[in-house]
Order: sequence, then structure tokens, then C-alpha cells
Amino acid sequence: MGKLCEAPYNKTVDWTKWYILWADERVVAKNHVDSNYKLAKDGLFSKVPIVPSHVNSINDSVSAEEAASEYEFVIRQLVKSRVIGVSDTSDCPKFDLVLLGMGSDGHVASLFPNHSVLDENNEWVTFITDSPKPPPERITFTLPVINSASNVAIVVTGENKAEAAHLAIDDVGPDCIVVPARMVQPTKGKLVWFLDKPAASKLEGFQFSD
Ligand SMILES: O=C1O[C@H](COP(=O)(O)O)[C@@H](O)[C@H](O)[C@H]1O
Repeated sequence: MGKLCEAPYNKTVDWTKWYILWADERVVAKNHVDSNYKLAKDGLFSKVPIVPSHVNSINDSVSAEEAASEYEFVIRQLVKSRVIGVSDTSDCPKFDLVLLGMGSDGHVASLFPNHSVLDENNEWVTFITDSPKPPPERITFTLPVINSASNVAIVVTGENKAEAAHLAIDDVGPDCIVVPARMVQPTKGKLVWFLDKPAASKLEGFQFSD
């Protein structure tokens, strides 16, 4: 992302066509250090000419439940106005790109291991109030929405994520736990993993070229 803000890459993008939403967000104020909005603003869209009205962040002054339902409404409006397409295999929005990180426990967005949020198939956006990783209150895209995207990119860095990357990517067999990142399997889209050397260090048969 950092590179996209720099020349020559920043000139190769038509930023007016970008609409930004968050695959998950912590229910904290937008200027809070835990805010994913703040992270993206500081790292990307304060540095490039994205149209301010195209930045769709959550309402941070209501409960997690209300924020999730309002956010789904925002997405429904964008689908209605054809800014976002619709999947032809589910009733889900079809995002051009869903960009995800992965935690050391294998979570993606705010879809945590062994959490009932993984089974949410009806809503586009849901909420949790008991995130094992602070802060506890979050909203998140559900798996069907992530898996309806045209492209999903998972970016992983650091050795503390090597085991989760192995469990998510390798052919580990039925006896191993299924980490949430492994459940990211776009129905018709493309999934690409980006890993640094330490994060890839436990992948089977993986050879890293510098
Ligand atoms: O809490 C979150 O964590 C993950 C990634 O884990 P981290 O250890 O790299 O912080 C992130 O991708 C997710 O969107 C976020 O809300």
C-alpha cells in the first residue's frame, strides 16, 4: 500500500474510481489508535486523491450491532446505485478486491477461530462483542461476502504467523484445525497470498528466492 502512495505508482491509478470500505472495523473512535479507519487513512488515503465521499467508514458513535446494520445498509445503497456489483452465485455484493491481513491465530477480518461469527451466512455485515483480540467490539464482513469478491489478497508478515499460514495454505489433512483464513475460498474470484520470508517459513516445500 505504501508504494501506491509514491511516484510513479500513485500516477498510474485513477483514484476517482476508488471506493473504500472496511472488511472489518473495531468499534472505537476514528482517531483511536485501534481504528482500522485511522490505519488506512494514515497509510493511504490521506496521501492520494481519493474522493472523500467514496470513503465509507462505520458509524463509530453507536453500538456494534447498530454499526454493523448501518454498514450493511451503506453497502446495499452502493449495490443499488451499481457502484458495487452483485455476485451471480449468491445474493452477496461482489467487491473488486477484498484486502485482508491474518492474525497469528489464523483470523481474517474479525472472523476468529471457533467463533460463531464463522457460521453467519445470512448477513453481509455482522458484529461481535467478545473478540479474543482487543478491542472486543467489532463489525466484520461475513465469509459469504469475502468469498463472493472478484479478488481476495491476504497479506501476512512475521514469523509469529508462520504456523497459521501453514495451517491455512498447506494440505494439512482433516485432523488439523481449520483456521478462518483457510475458509477464504472465493467462489468465482481469485485468491492471492502475499507473505514475507518469515511468515512463509513453515510452508511445505517452499523455496524463497530473494
Ligand atoms: O484485528 C485485526 O487483526 C488482523 C491481523 O492481525 P495482526 O496481528 O496483523 O494485527 C487484521 O487483518 C484485521 O483486519 C484486524 O481487525
